[in-house]
Amino acid sequence: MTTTPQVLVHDNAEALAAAGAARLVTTVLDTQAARGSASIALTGGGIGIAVLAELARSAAAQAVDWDRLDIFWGDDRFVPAGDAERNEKQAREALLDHVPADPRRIHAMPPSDGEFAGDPDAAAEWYERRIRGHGRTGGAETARGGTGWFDVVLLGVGGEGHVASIFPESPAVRETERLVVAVRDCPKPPPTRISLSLPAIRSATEVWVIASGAGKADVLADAYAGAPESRMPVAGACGRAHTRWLLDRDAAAGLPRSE
Ligand SMILES: O=C(O)[C@H](O)[C@@H](O)[C@H](O)[C@H](O)COP(=O)(O)O
Repeated sequence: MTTTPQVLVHDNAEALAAAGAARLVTTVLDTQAARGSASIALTGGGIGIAVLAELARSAAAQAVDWDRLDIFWGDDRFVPAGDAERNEKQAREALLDHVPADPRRIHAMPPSDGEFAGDPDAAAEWYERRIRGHGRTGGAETARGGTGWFDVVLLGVGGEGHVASIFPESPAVRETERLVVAVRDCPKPPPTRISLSLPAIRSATEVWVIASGAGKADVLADAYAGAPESRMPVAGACGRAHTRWLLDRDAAAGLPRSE
């Protein structure tokens, strides 16, 4: 990995979800206080959605100025709107339907049955324009003190090391220019998806990998030990200021102990 992550270990998945929600509220509040507005990207997956459900239950969520929060996704499944497989739908049910988020600042990835039916590439291009148009800077400007496209990108990790919908040895993991890519032939169904690229993820101030369970231990250990991102995409998911791995004990089992 280009950056050694900060590893934060929690007793179990429930404690992890609660701590992730608390950390997200605090980071959003700090960012809104410092800059006025905040921009985050959500993840699907079991523990990612559990974090959102915890956030919905948390009293602290009322302190967030939801009118000044842009909400994106790290990836979504290119299936019809309202399909239970949509990360957007799961996030709405877990969190967004329960808080006063501004619909104009909820930036869902396009579904497969709307304007971009049958054309995930056009959907990805549209989403990239949406990111570029939301009042932030990225690319070379980030290096010169710009904001980056996101304050926090949340990511799950797959048992083979994928993040968002960037799978090992796929075209997406080799993307160097585009912020958003169409993904086909995913090993994990559904096969067609839209995903942020690693350059988009790496423009974020903070990247958090949230993982629970023994099934994630080997890939996290492999990435931590220096596996290349082409084989282990999670190894390439680093933030500009912070890369944090929020784990439970089972997921952290293969990592050197830092406590
Ligand atoms: O759309 C997706 O499939 C997710 O965004 C994906 O990247 C997920 O986060 C991981 O596969 C972990 O999922 P679990 O937490 O359910 O294992």
